[in-house]
This record gives sequence, structure tokens and C-alpha cells, in this order.
Amino acid sequence: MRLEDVSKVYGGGATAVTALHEVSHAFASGSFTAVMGQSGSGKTTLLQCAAGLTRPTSGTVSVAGVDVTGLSEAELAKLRGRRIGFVFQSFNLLPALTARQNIALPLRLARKGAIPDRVAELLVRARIAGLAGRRPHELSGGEQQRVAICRALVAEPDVVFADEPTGNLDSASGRDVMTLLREVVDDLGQTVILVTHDPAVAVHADRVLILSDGRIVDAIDAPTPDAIALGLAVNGRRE
Ligand SMILES: Nc1ncnc2c1ncn2[C@@H]1O[C@H](COP(=O)(O)OP(=O)(O)OP(=O)(O)O)[C@@H](O)[C@H]1O
Repeated sequence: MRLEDVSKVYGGGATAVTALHEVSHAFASGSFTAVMGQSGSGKTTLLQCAAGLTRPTSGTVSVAGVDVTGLSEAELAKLRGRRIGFVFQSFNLLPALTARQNIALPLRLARKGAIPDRVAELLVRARIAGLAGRRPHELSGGEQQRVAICRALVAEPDVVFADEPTGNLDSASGRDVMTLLREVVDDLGQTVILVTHDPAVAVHADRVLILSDGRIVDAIDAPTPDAIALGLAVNGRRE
């Protein structure tokens, strides 16, 4: 997954906002990246451009070697369905479906086979196998988010994007979610890109990118809480 000179301008004329300024970054396959930076620094915009949810104003985004910026809406939708998984702060599970059915949904939509095996394997990995028959309202927030992560993984995407996946969770549930994401990177070689405000979440990543005013201003490998705090203090503030 690679961004090259990606800029994003919202609106036009006097009210135009440049949310990203010529951002370039290559996300290594099988790596776990956390994107941090203060409110309004462009984190969500970066994620949305990388995931093909928003078109950059200029620059290119490639997923598995394919330049996605030239694709039609229909082709983009297909790419998102096949190659990209999403995890949101608000879980976004379908309330009428059980955990197992929610996880299997992307495979059913893509008419892929071998559904029970893949779903069962993910349920065990996420330590929710005993809860597979429950509906979302019968699960805790942390359990719902682990269902959502399984759903994001089920079609074996090239990249999983997570926007504040622990934002609605207490710290213990947040840790369970991050442990699961770390394991899928280490065990399955999944590429994960996550946005967070929380240094305790970002320490689980291999690399922390710090955004400021729409630019990547720092990259911290093997992040520690101290290194992240320093990076945010030095680079994260607007003057
Ligand atoms: N749809 C939009 N129309 C106009 N401006 C927008 C739009 N979306 C975002 N922006 C602006 O672009 C800039 C970057 O926003 P973005 O949501 O990417 O930041 P963020 O770092 O994710 O912030 P937060 O941490 O508050 O979610 C901000 O100045 C924001 O006001």
C-alpha cells in the first residue's frame, strides 16, 4: 500500500481547506502502522484516501500494485469489497444478525466458498467462539469490536483500516482489541493501518506516523510511550 504525493483539498475558493499536503508513504506488507496527530491534522482524511473512500485531489494511491486513483466508482467499490477491510469506532454490526452471520456477511456478498471454516477459525482467534450465536446487543463493546475485526478479516483483504477502533471502549476491552490486531499482523501477515489519539493504543504498532497540518512530520519505529509522547510534543502542535 503506497501513497505518492497525495493532496486533498475540501471545498474551493476562499473557504478551501487543504487537509493533506503531498503526502508520500509506503506501508510495508504485513506491517502495523498507527497514525497520530492532533484533531484536524488530517488522520481520517489520510485513512479515507488510502482506503479508496475519498478521492485525493492529486497524487496516487496504490493497493497491491494497482493504482486505485484511476478507478471508476464501480471498480473502487469492488476493490473495497475484495482487498480492503474496515473497522470503525462504532462497530457498525448489523443488529438483526448473530456474530457468526455478521462475520460471514462479506463472504456471502462476494459469493465466496468455505465460509464456515474461515469464520470458525476467526471466532476462535478472537476468543469469541462461545458467543457466535449472539446478536450485537447481547455482546459487550469489546466483544462487538472483535466481531467487527473478524468481519474485516474474513475475505482476506490486503489491508485493514481501523479508525479509532478503541475509541468507544474501556481500557481493558481496548487492550483485547489491540492484542487481536497485533496477533493478526504477527500470525497472518495482515497489513493494518490504524488511526488513534491514544499513545497506549499506538504502542502496539510497528511504526507510528505523526501528522501535523496535513503532513507526515515524524515516523517512530518500535514506539514506546515516551517516544510517542515526545514525538507528539515536538511535532504535533500547531503554532
Ligand atoms: N468534508 C469536509 N469538508 C471540509 N473540510 C473537511 C472535511 N473533512 C475534513 N475537513 C477538514 O480537513 C482537516 C482534516 O480533517 P480530518 O478529519 O482528516 O482530521 P483528523 O486528524 O482526523 O481530526 P480528528 O482527530 O478531529 O478526527 C480539518 O481541518 C477538517 O476541518
